[in-house]
Amino acid sequence: MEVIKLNFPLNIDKSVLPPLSMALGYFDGVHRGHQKVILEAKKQAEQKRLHSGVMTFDPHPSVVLRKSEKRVQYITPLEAKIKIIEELGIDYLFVVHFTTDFANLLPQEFIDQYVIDLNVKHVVAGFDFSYGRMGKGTMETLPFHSREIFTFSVVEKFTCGNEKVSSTRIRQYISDGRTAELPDLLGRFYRTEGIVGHGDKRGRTIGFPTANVETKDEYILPPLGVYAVKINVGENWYDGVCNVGYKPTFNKEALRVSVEVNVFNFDQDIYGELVTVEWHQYLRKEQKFSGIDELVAQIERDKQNAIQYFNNIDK
Ligand SMILES: Cc1cc2nc3c(=O)[nH]c(=O)nc-3n(C[C@H](O)[C@H](O)[C@H](O)COP(=O)(O)O)c2cc1C
Ligand SMILES: Nc1ncnc2c1ncn2[C@@H]1O[C@H](COP(=O)(O)OP(=O)(O)OP(=O)(O)O)[C@@H](O)[C@H]1O
Repeated sequence: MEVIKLNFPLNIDKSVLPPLSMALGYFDGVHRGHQKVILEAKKQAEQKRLHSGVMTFDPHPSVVLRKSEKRVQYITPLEAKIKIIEELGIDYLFVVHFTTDFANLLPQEFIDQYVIDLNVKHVVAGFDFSYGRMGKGTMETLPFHSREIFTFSVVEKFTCGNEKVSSTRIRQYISDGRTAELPDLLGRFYRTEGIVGHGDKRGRTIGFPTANVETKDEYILPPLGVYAVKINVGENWYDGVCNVGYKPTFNKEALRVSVEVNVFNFDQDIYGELVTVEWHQYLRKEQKFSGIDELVAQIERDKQNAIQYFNNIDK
């Protein structure tokens, strides 16, 4: 897959692009609804002998439009999104740098410059896709704005439990710790990436060494507590149990939240390595214990609960 970064004004010569069937959207998470849209663009490309494309935006429009002071967090930061879209077998990914000027394009200007001028012959978007200033362009206005230069298909609402599957809903599930329910919406368990850093080196002395995963800031972190997780190290996936929290048993002051994984059947030095944590089942809240013995006894129970969880899903 070729990744092409676009700016405003447009910085590419259309003559270098093949005729395209293009899916349009932000696609945070590349969830099951998004996958339908993207795979429809691929199918239409095959039928119409076009190349397949996806257009996404970066950063999230809310950064520019709401001028939110709070930094945005993603289900899939750009790099992760690129990987997943590549796995869906798409030829071209266009990443449009989302700025105020770009957001101010009128719907017709967006279509002229970022669809027609990119040699797009077929557009695919979901039923609620909107484009142009204030999102005034919709799937109802698209036939008019297309100037009959491209055809298009609209993907109907993909639901789960009678509700639309959306990035907003998935972010809420993550923030509520409902990680076990995510495969139905996302099509996979939620994953975060980070580098393994140094903790207080206490873990080993209490019999539970942990990999301290310094999760990249762009990811949404599930709420404080203990989880059954899988962790990817190098080529392999391992089961484990993870604590997200401030270790109140030891720390008086809340410093930075830590993500610590006790990896089962594992004894390697992985400091400095990039790992992926896959969030399965929430097990319990983080607690302040009156002593190390109580903490250790609880971690042992957590480990047994996680082992039991994995035994059940592997059946
Ligand atoms: C499965 C698991 C559950 C944990 N639960 C708690 C907890 O409830 N309260 C707490 O203060 N620390 C908890 N911890 C954190 C331990 O206190 C921590 O791993 C230990 O102090 C080692 O820290 P270090 O890696 O910074 O040396 C938990 C750790 C693991 C692996
Ligand atoms: N559940 C769904 N069913 C069908 N199409 C969808 C669904 N969710 C999103 N789409 C389509 O996928 C593209 C990307 O959508 P977008 O990035 O706005 O996702 P979203 O999940 O609706 O996000 P948000 O929660 O931020 O509204 C759009 O064309 C949109 O219409």
